[in-house]
Amino acid sequence: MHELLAQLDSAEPLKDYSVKQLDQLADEIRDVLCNLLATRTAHFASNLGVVELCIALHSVFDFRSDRLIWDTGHQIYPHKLITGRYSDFKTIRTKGGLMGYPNPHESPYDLFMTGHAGCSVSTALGLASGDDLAGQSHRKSVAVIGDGAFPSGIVFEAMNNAGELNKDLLMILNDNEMSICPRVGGVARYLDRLRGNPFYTGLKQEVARVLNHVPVFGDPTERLLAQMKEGVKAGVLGGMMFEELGFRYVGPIDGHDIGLLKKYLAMVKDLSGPVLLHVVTEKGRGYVPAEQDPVYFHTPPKFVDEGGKPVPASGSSQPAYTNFARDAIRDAMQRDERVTVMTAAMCQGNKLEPVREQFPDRFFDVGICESHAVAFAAGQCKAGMRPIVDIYSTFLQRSYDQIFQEACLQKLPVVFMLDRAGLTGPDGPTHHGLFDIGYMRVFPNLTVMAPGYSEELAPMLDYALQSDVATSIRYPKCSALHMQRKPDPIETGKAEYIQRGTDVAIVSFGALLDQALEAAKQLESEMSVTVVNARFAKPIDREMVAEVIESCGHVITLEEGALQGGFGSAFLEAANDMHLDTRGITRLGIPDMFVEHGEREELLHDLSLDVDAIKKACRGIQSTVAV
Ligand SMILES: Cc1ncc(C[n+]2csc(CCOP(=O)(O)OP(=O)(O)O)c2C)c(N)n1
Ligand SMILES: CC(=O)[C@@H](O)[C@H](O)COP(=O)(O)O
Ligand SMILES: [Mg+2]
Repeated sequence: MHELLAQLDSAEPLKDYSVKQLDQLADEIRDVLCNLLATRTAHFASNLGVVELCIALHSVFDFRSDRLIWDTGHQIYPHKLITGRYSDFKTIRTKGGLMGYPNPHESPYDLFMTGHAGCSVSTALGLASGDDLAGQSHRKSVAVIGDGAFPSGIVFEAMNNAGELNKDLLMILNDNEMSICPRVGGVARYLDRLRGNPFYTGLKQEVARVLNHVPVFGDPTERLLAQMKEGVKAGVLGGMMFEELGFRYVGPIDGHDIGLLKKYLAMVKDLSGPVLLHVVTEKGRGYVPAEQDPVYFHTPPKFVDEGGKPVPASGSSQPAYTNFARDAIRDAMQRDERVTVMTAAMCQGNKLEPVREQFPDRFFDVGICESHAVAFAAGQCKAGMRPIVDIYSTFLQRSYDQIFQEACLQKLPVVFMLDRAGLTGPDGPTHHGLFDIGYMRVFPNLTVMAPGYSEELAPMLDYALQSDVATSIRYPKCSALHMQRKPDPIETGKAEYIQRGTDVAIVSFGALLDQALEAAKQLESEMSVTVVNARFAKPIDREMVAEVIESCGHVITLEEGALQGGFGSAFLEAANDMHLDTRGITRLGIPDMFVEHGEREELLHDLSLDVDAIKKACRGIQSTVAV
């Protein structure tokens, strides 16, 4: 069925394939993608869009020696299929199987394990620079970056540096007019204008000569005139912004025409200095529903194709924390005109579309620019607004210094709604949000909270919006426990007792409260268990710390985050500061490791964070972490 793909142990044979064979390969790849990716959540539309580009790249370059970095890495599936991973491809994004992102442990064709957007140009430039220093200048360096990732500040930092170093670097801008949501901002408008230029339609022999004619440096007006003069001759116009940064701009070209792509790649391969090749593609190409709705098909839930119509397979009907967060944000915006919300290109993942519709003036999608989002929120705060930065825990890592300087140092009450704070499942190590408790807790003027159940998320947000310091509220990617009880009022640094016992206390910070309660229930006949919903990691409830240690002696702290610097550490610090006996404290959380991909339940089990492991800990039995 996949005649060509099945034979490929590496991408090497592609250089001898005819364009007809390469087109057949593209069909085979699409067939695999469309059939397999419907069976699980995966990056559907982005991968369909780069099939031809990926094939053309591998048929012109030899990436066993040349360097290829796919920005972010979510569009790496065709690359995996043609670099010897066809037979394992069915395992993609399942535990123990292929990762959904580049993974150097899988193949020498993958250079960096990534999943966060924006660093491809920097690493490709670093590779070019390092290869030159190592006497390996023959190795070509290529970065493929999407138009959504392109406006990230770091891309411009890399381009700025590339213009200075003048290394041979090929940057391919994969322009499909989409981030996850439609792309936004001034750069997006600039790209729209470039896309409006006539497409290059065939190889113009003179293009390379002409491009080498137009000086990259020197007086901008003279260069503009030279570019116009030479460009008109060759039909090459536009891209002045890139030219100003020291890149030769080529494009736009059709990113679905393998023959054309090959010709242009072969040409730019031999140009010296940094080059930007602007390739126009369609997100979702080849599966009509994905072409029509690339937002939904970015990572669609499992579905069955019924005669060209995707029918979602039934999933969990329990609302997720994300839904409660969105509703709480919307209610707060309704009540108070000072409340605004920022997303760094994750409107869809944060389910903020209704907020975007209802409050267009107070909703800000800043693009994949997390550092900017935080500094921007701080600015709004200073002007008297009450901004909420609605962001994934792992992506907030990009803003660490802005949290420190622009928010905390100024004592500005920015609210961080930290979604995906915990195990995120099949995305794996780049996306699990495991470090925020530790990295937030160290800053003065920052309160760190986590809801244990759905009903307390809104009161927590209300509390944060009244606070005079910054607040982080973390919750994972899972359905929220419904407690059917009115939460105790939120008071600074006060935990909530759910049940009181005398033998052992489970002190849970965040959403694992459901596992704690179930463990306590199952242990009912064996022991009397206290269950505390900690609510605050900072300031931690010291009275509670003292009380559970003194009343039970044996205390289990529980968190869906890194143990180092996490909630359990805060608990130990508080206990130690009060000169209490800490020997009976067991901390359950994520040990010092990066956690692989898998379903959340599988990972909770392997990490000894499920009901059975909590029961064992209560009985004083040590579990071993199996991941
Ligand atoms: C730092 C960071 N922020 C946000 C994301 C989430 N994210 C992943 S892909 C994506 C859209 C990327 O758009 P583009 O680069 O154009 O790729 P496309 O999917 O359109 O091919 C976003 C926002 C991320 N991976 N990394
Ligand atoms: C590549 C990327 O970063 C996003 O597409 C991410 O995979 C989305 O994750 P969610 O599905 O949890 O929104
Ligand atoms: Mg895009």
